[in-house]
Amino acid sequence: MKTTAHVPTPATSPMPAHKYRAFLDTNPISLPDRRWPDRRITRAPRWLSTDLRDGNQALIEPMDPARKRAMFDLLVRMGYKEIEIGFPAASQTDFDFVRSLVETDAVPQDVTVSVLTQSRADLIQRTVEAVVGFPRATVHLYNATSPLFRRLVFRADRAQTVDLAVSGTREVIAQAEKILDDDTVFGLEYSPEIFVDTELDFALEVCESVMDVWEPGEGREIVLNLPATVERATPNVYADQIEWMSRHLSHREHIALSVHPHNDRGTGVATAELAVLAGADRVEGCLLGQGERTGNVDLVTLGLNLFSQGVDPGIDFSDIDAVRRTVEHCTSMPTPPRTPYVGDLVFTSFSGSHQDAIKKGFSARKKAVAEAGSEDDVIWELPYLPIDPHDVGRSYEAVVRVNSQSGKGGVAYLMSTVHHLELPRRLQIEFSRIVQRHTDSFGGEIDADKLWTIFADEYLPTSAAEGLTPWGRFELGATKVSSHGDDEHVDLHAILRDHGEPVEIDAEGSGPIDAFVGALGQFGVDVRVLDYSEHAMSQGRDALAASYVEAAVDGQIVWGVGIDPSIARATYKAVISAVNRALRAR
Ligand SMILES: CC(=O)SCCNC(=O)CCNC(=O)[C@H](O)C(C)(C)COP(=O)(O)OP(=O)(O)OC[C@H]1O[C@@H](n2cnc3c(N)ncnc32)[C@H](O)[C@@H]1OP(=O)(O)O
Ligand SMILES: CC(C)C(=O)C(=O)O
Repeated sequence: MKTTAHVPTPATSPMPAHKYRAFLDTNPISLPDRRWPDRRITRAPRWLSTDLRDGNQALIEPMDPARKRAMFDLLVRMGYKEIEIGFPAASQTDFDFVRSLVETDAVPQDVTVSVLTQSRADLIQRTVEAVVGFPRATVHLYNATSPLFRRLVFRADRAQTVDLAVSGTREVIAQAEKILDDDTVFGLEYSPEIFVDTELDFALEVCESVMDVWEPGEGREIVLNLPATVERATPNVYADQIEWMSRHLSHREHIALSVHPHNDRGTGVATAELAVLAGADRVEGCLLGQGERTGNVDLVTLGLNLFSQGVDPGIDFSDIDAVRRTVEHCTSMPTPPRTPYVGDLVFTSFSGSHQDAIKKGFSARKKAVAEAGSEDDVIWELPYLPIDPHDVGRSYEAVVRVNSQSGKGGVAYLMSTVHHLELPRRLQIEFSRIVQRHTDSFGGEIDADKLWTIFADEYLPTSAAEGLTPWGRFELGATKVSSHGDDEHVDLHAILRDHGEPVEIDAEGSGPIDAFVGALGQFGVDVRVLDYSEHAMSQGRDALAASYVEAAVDGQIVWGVGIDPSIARATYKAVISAVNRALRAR
């Protein structure tokens, strides 16, 4: 054989790439001594859920008050301590919902609610009115600061843009002083919207100007939120921007440096994680990545990514399906099956080598847990499963699913976990070929019920699964074994049905199996048992035993399986199963 390295010529496409510019050409950043790449995340950042604001403003059908309340209660139950509950100046409905939370005492003392407003005096007054009576409330003020927005939307220069932020901050303080009493712990969050596209020195200038008015200090934090309003570059670029800001901001110890990634490039999670490495103290996002366009960063993925590294996310994800159900109910958005940690398929392996590794992983874990005495004392190390599905309330049932890509490991796993049969290795190989023939012929998935039907049809009496047509020459009737009294020989009396006709047999042997196999010689069938194993299928009085026999039947090697409350009868059945299969194969 001749091998040549084939180097494809660089591809060109009809895509109008010349229409676009590299982000770094217009927004350069130089941070050669960046420190974030060498850091590790060892504790969770502060989280803010904006499901009720950024998440809600992006829905085809925004949440009605009942759905908003269901979402709010879910967020509180999960443990979120900072929740953006809306844009109360947007409409009477939004305002009323915010009021309903305080009027029904729905907000725990340790939860800070926040409300968003543009930097417009009329909106700010209405916004502050909305938070009267809350135990802890933050007004979140924003204005866009990037050159494009300055030019296009606001027709404002840098100084006018700073003025908008500063006047808004003054208005927030004035209204809070006028309207709120001392029962409300009041805070300010400021966002230079479109931060990623804003010149860094200007973003810094705007934030410093806002801080000059707010005067952060001991017990007077400011949240400075630097949004990736539209994700426009690789996550490392955002990390550089965040580290640069973190290094240059004054009053750093009194700032909660916050990030608010969106997911336009599909890298919202990476963007948030690198930003935390770069110094962000706080992350804003939505459950399951709801939000404008491709969504806000997904708080579930972020939290469970930390969890998978042994870091407590500070959020309860132990019933992930309940979280998903509520989010789907509130947003009317489906959850794609591949959504990290939550989708239907994310803990499922279809392919053979994955299933084999998972099956071996579970066996090793079972042993390690038995030795250690508790699940919690054994580090999770399961191939292809970054976290234990049980930790998020999922069962192991869907971990392995069988289709044409599956091998013996997956088939054996389902037979063991669902049907309590520990198939010997060579039987696994034989049976998985039978399953493969089914998937080749009919396609699709073989679920555990279907697998049982195939297994029963192949190895067990047809009564073991519904809807099967009986087949096989022999069937076992009553059996009786008596001892010779010398412990070395037994007498077997059995009734077999041969082609449906009852036949009595009497045989002697060194043990029941030997006697039974010898008796089959009377029917002209030569059987030699090559391998044999058995196990109890369940415990208790009605426990069943499973027997597996590998036999040479007239020279042909086949497996047989028997299930019966008596181990001896399970074994006779296994021999008959092997014989019937061998005769059918002829
Ligand atoms: C990135 C984000 O997600 S930011 C949050 C965005 N969310 C929302 O907008 C949802 C809620 N908003 C609304 O319902 C409406 O915008 C309202 C009710 C608040 C205001 O409505 P309107 O008064 O009709 O104004 P409209 O929405 O058209 O806003 C545009 C005006 O606000 C100005 N504006 C926009 N953002 C800001 C801001 N942050 N600060 C000050 N002014 C702003 C615009 O320049 C524009 O001014 P112009 O009319 O002089 O050109
Ligand atoms: C208001 C800000 C934080 C925002 O939602 C964004 O920039 O995406």
